[in-house]
Amino acid sequence: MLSDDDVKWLETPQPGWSALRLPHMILEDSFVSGDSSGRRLSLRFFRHDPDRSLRAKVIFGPGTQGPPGHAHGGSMAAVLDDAMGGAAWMQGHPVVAAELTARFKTMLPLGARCVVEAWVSAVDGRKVRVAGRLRQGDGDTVFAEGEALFITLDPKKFGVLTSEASRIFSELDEGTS
Ligand SMILES: CCCCCCCC/C=C\CCCCCCCC(=O)SCCNC(=O)CCNC(=O)[C@H](O)C(C)(C)COP(=O)(O)OP(=O)(O)OC[C@H]1O[C@@H](n2cnc3c(N)ncnc32)[C@H](O)[C@@H]1OP(=O)(O)O
Repeated sequence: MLSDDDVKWLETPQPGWSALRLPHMILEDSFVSGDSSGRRLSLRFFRHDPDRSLRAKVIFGPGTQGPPGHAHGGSMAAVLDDAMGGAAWMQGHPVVAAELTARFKTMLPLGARCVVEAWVSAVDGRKVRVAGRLRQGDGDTVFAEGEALFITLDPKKFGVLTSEASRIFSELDEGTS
C-alpha cells in the first residue's frame, strides 16, 4: 500500500531527531502503531534531541478515511493521543490519558506525508499537561492541534513497560552524548 519512497521517508529522521526503537510489546496490536499493512496508520517515532520532545512521521492510509479522500477526525485524535502520551513517557512520566482536546484545522488528504510534534507543557504532581500538533511534512499547513491531561500511575501498574521505556531512552542518551 505504501510506496518504497513513502517507507524510506517514514524511516528517515530529520536533523536533530533520533529514531526510537520501540519494543514489540508497544508496536504489536497497538491501535495506532499496530498496522503494518500500510492501509491504516503508518508511523515512526523519534525524539527531537534539542528539547527532548517527541516527533513522529505519519501517513494516513485509505483505511483511516472519514470525509471522502480525507482522514477521519478520530484517527487524527488517536495519533495525537499516542504522540502526546509518548512525549510524557519520554520525559519519564508513566501516564495514561485523562482528558484530550483536538482541534481540526484543515482536512488531511489521505496519503499525505505528515509530522506530529508533541511536548510536555506543565507538570503538577501527577498531572502532566501535553500539547501536540499534526502538520504537513514538507510545509506549514496544520491539520490538527491537541492538548491533553495525562495522569501519572504507579510504574508497577505498567509491568515491564516502564523498565523497557527507561532502556530505550538511556540508549538514545548514549547515542547522542
Ligand atoms: C509506553 C511506552 C514507552 C515509550 C514511549 C515512547 C514513545 C512512543 C509513543 C507512543 C507510546 C504509547 C503512548 C500511549 C499513550 C496512550 C494514552 C492513552 O490513550 S491511555 C488510555 C485512555 N485512558 C484511560 O483509559 C484512563 C482511564 N482513567 C483512569 O484510569 C483514571 O481515571 C485516572 C488514572 C486517569 C485517574 O484516576 P486516579 O484514581 O489514579 O486519580 P484521581 O485522584 O481520580 O485523579 C488525579 C488528579 O487528576 C485529576 N483528573 C483525573 N481525571 C481528570 C479529568 N478527566 N479531567 C481533569 N482532571 C482529572 C483529578 O481531579 C485529580 O486532581 P487533584 O489531585 O485532585 O488536583
